[in-house]
Amino acid sequence: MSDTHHDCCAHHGQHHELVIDRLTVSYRRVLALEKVSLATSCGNRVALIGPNGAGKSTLLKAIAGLVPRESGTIRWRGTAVKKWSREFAYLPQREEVDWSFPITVRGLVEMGRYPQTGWWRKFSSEDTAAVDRALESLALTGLQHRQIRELSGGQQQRAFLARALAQEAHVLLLDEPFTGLDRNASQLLGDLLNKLAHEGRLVIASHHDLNTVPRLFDEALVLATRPLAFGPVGEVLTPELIEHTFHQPAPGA
Ligand SMILES: Nc1ncnc2c1ncn2[C@@H]1O[C@H](COP(=O)(O)OP(=O)(O)OP(=O)(O)O)[C@@H](O)[C@H]1O
Repeated sequence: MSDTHHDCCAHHGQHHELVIDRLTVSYRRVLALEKVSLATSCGNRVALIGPNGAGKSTLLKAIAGLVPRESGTIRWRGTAVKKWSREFAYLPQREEVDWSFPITVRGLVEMGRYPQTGWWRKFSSEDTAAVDRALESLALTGLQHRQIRELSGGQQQRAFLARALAQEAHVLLLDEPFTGLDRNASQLLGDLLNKLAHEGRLVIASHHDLNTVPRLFDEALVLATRPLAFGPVGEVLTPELIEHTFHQPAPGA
């Protein structure tokens, strides 16, 4: 492990820091995830792959503590995850965001610091620096005083990514982070995820473009409500498995 690794990994002897064991989640009568297991650690970029409705968003929300589990466990560094904690930063899927909300880009990114500052506390110089860094990482410094509703789709996506980044969480849970980004912004984000992993953070992201998975991710979980495969991208993403996965009938279809 390189010495540039974030302290996230340094002081825990156990092998895997995030362990999900036979996680099952339902929305009323819809079974969204069935007995999904995975074990991974900081320093990895994990892709969640599967057809529409496979449960990718649900898994990210479950790890973030945003949807209740029916059965199974999620453990982070040996402790059961039951509700949201600041260890996890979450990027919602575009459709789940109210883009008309009146807030500037900087104001949005500052929200990423609320877990640290509390809602009423003044921003310390450390908080301000974290916001500046997040804005800069996503090339948003020049747009920081604009209202988010006045941005393009790709700029909005970057603003929400910057909010997640400003939280400086150990685990980044990103729902389709590359959606709507142009070539330059995708390149920027790819480099950023790589850097975050090298710092020792854990990145878990749903991703639809199978061609870019080997370049952008280290591990992949292939899902279709049930887990179909999990492991290093090179081992998991076989043409046979992809063929099989994307020909699964959608749940409830
Ligand atoms: N709030 C909800 N209420 C009821 N059912 C839901 C809800 N959210 C998701 N579902 C259902 O749960 C299943 C998994 O959905 P989920 O959004 O996790 O899939 P996904 O893999 O992220 O899909 P996509 O690629 O389309 O984003 C689907 O059958 C979906 O219809």
